[in-house]
Amino acid sequence: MRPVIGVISDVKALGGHIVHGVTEKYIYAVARGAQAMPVLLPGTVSAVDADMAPERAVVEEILDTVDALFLPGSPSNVGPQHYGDLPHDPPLPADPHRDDISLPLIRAALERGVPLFGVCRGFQEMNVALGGTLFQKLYEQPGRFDHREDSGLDIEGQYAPAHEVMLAADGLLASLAGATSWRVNSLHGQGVARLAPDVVVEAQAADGTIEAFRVPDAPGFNMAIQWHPEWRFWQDKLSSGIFTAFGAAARLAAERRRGGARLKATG
Ligand SMILES: N[C@@H](CCC(=O)NCCCC(=O)O)C(=O)O
Repeated sequence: MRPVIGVISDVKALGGHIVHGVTEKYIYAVARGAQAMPVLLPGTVSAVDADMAPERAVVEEILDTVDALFLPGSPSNVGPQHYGDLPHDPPLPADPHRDDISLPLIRAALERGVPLFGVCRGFQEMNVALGGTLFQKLYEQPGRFDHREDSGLDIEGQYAPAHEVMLAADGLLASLAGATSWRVNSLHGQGVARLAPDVVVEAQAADGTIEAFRVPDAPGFNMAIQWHPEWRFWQDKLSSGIFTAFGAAARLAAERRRGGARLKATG
């Protein structure tokens, strides 16, 4: 049986309705790259979750249901109030219903040792959930590259490798890549300003932008990556290695959970 990986949904308006959803490339990478069963997790639904509070109860319910958690990228941004800032540009897209579930979920997953993997917005959420801050417009920071995609290119061009990252020599990514540098794609307007405490950098761009980190003291697999390894993951050794490692951690967690459940049932 495949492990169950919960995938956090975006919450957005579509055709006059509110929709909770995930872009298919992430579902595909979880199913094929991590060899797991993706289960989409909704953001908060005000009318339902108001009755469910406290928020911790919802989060614990989710973690009782899944073997691992995946936080996909999204055009929306983490609400700046979560890192003590005001919105510099209110029209930038937000998704408070995703923030409300993902931020407490990240902290609880790390505490419980539930394998956790965040990409792009998910990477930024992990930094904020753990006490870090973001630049709301990284491209306006002196000395930083513009890490946004070229919107004049077709989708293949937008997700093509855009710059190099240096991988920490003793890190997990370097061991998966078998190298200490890698070319990665880049599609983000925001970026880490202050890195959360107690995390270790796994990858950094030449302009100093943090591109990947992990929480070394958390009991389970965890990884936060600013670029998009889900994109054509099967064509890239590092991308496929990351999803394989995440899937292996989810499988181990599933065996422990189901073994524990069997023991409880027979004991
Ligand atoms: N809005 C944030 C997050 C960037 C991000 O997750 N982009 C993904 C876009 C679409 C996708 O591939 O899922 C930022 O701009 O920094």
